[in-house]
Amino acid sequence: CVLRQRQERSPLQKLLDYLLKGLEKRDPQQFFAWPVTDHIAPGYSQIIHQPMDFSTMKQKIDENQYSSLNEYIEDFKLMCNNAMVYNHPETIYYKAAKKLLHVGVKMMSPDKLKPLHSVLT
Ligand SMILES: COc1ccc(OC)c(-c2cc(C(C)=O)n3cccnc23)c1
Repeated sequence: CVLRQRQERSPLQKLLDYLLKGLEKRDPQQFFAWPVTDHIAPGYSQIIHQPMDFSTMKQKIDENQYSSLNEYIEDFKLMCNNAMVYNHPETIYYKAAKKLLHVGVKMMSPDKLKPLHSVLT
């Protein structure tokens, strides 16, 4: 068998890995760690047509599917927005998503990332 060369991680992949770890820490109950199933959330797949979760984002990083930080941020916002569409505002999931979204957007704001500018260009 041909040994799978360990693929070289690009600077962007390393940055996205680093940011993902920071975001996952803000989800201690792991509500966003795995895809939401219809089993735990009745009717989910009929309401949410573009599901997203941290494990899928991790896979996309490893498969080099993100060509920019903005594409990655879009998936993060999609994940949080899905939870705020499916769940009612008084649920723990809606509240967790709202909080995570604010923390994440702040964490990945331009001024926060400026010091890493060399990696992004
Ligand atoms: C109660 O423990 C868990 C464990 C994993 C979950 O999603 C991966 C969820 C979960 C995560 C969500 C979301 C993110 O909408 N959700 C919605 C309704 C019912 N459960 C969930 C809950």
